[in-house]
Amino acid sequence: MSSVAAPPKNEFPIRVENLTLAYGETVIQRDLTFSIARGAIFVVMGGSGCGKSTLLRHLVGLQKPASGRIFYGALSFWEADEQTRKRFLRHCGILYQSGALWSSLTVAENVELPLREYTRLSDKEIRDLAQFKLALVGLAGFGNHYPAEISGGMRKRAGLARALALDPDILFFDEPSAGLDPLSARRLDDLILELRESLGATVVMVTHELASIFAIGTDSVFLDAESRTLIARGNPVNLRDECPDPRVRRFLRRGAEE
Ligand SMILES: Nc1ncnc2c1ncn2[C@@H]1O[C@H](COP(=O)(O)OP(=O)(O)OP(=O)(O)O)[C@@H](O)[C@H]1O
Repeated sequence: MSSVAAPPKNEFPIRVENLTLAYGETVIQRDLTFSIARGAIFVVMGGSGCGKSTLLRHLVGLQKPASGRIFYGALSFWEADEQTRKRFLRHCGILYQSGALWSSLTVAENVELPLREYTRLSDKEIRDLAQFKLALVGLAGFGNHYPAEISGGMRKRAGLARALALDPDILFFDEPSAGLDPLSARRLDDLILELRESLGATVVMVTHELASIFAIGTDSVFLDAESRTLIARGNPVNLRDECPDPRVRRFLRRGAEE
């Protein structure tokens, strides 16, 4: 059993095969097939409402596909039982849009939460580890603050420290820079890059931010709302410059024609 939930070690930690996403009878995206290489910063792109967040929900176990499969290494995620899925998800860190911190807990307590839930470390070890993760995201000294007492950018970074608590192999981000000023967004990009380097993690990110996409994205898929499927994939800068599909080029050039 434990070998099933171990971090995937093969070249493509994530593989999506013929995935169809739907809410009831309404198909949002169909026939999505792509792989995400280990160590990639993989961006899910596309216009508003095309299904980016829905795809992310499927990848992190919140929503079951209408059809198709998601593989993490050899594990066919949605074909596994719930306990196996949960065990696998301990290898994943997830940063939601708002940071999603508990407002009644201090920043440090928020980071300690997954460690208390999923490890048998001593209280001191947990506190030390939380401090270490906070230092990693530049929040040393802010552990005793409550989320309401720090800025939006700091809350994002605290959410990131929490996502990092269990040393994830895969990090999922939903609009990480939404609501941040350009400088804070840039700092968060740099931090994501640094973490990818230092942890060797794979990053999967939903974002609209073209600056972020071009600055840190190494690979991507482009989902189209109208045809309800994937219309391009590859390095975002290459897609902007060379994608044969004008819908993709227009989006990546903010609507500008050739
Ligand atoms: N719980 C739900 N029930 C039914 N339809 C939903 C639900 N959540 C989202 N949708 C619909 O699914 C489609 C895709 O939504 P989703 O939030 O995944 O898109 P998105 O690409 O992330 O959009 P945005 O960029 O605006 O955040 C939209 O048409 C949305 O209205």
